[in-house]
Amino acid sequence: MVKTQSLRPALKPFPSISAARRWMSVRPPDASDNNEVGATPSLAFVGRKKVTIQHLRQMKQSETPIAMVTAYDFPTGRACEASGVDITFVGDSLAQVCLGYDSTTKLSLDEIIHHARAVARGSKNPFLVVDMPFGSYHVSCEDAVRNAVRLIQEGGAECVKMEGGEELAPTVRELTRMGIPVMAHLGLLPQRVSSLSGYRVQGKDAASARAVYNSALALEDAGACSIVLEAIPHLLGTHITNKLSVPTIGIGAGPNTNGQVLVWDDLMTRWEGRKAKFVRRFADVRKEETKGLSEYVNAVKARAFPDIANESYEMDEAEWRQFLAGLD
Ligand SMILES: Nc1nc(=O)c2c([nH]1)NC[C@@H]1CN(c3ccc(C(=O)N[C@@H](CCC(=O)O)C(=O)O)cc3)CN21
Ligand SMILES: CC(C)C(=O)C(=O)O
Ligand SMILES: [Mg+2]
Repeated sequence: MVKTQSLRPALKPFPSISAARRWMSVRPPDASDNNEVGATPSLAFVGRKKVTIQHLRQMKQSETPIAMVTAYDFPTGRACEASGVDITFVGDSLAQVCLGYDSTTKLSLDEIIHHARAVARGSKNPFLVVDMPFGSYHVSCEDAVRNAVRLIQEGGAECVKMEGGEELAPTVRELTRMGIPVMAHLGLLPQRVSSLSGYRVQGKDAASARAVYNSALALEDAGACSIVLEAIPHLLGTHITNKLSVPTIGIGAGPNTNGQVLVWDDLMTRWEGRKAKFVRRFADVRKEETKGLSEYVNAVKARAFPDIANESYEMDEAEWRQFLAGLD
């Protein structure tokens, strides 16, 4: 008899990644694993119970930290699934770290949908959040709803995220009213890099801290299911977290937010740009890639790859003679 999900309490975190993997390996795939956007049946497996907004709220209540990370393609989506990530997030940082634009404001809705679809195929059980790109929620509420619907229908999003304060409350309220979950994003707003005169820590003085706090209250009131707090003092991150009933996810907001989010390429060391203070590098992928790639190039140049014995195909000798005889 194989173990089923019910043997595991819904929200207890796995004590280790290996425990999570052991759990995964005993749960058989089921039909629901394959009904998502462009499913890949041959790769069907999932880690654990589907993460929902309700789970995220319970995690806040039980003080279970929420792990969120960006993903931009199918393999990173799969990795999120496999490592027990709670929220897989297709961020518009895609623009910079994946597509080579110099600002997230250059990213189009079509571009992020293309990537979100790929992530959704790989990441089934984590909650899937997709950033609304610059311009896709600025014109009107109607436009924001239309574009959020595209992220859900075409991109596989379960929740959309948008940058801004109280001025977004009517939009958040309308999306929420239509059953579209919204994650808000306060503090450093990369889509407003020009008006902020750069990527700067926000809420450092009493007045701007109060503005961030008031926006958090207004957005929760408007229905936001969670709020990302980026690059603000940790005292402010803690205060907002304590005052809100929805989970806060921090990136440079200190250790007391309900969860943390990092950009994949930052935590893996793939991004060559400036390292923000809030980034911790948990792996050095670039070092491995550089090493592997230069070894490959050297091996090709030295005719050391491929070898005949193990990396090439044989042909029956008689067939080969027949082939030669058949030539003119
Ligand atoms: N790779 C990457 N990681 C990110 O976190 C990220 C992106 N790209 N692109 C979109 C935005 C831009 N972000 C950034 C980029 C730089 C800093 C940064 O260097 N911050 C300074 C603050 C300096 C100050 O306020 O004085 C730092 O030292 O942390 C912060 C956020 C966050 N987002
Ligand atoms: C930095 C995170 C929160 C983000 O919005 C992104 O990666 O786009
Ligand atoms: Mg973003």
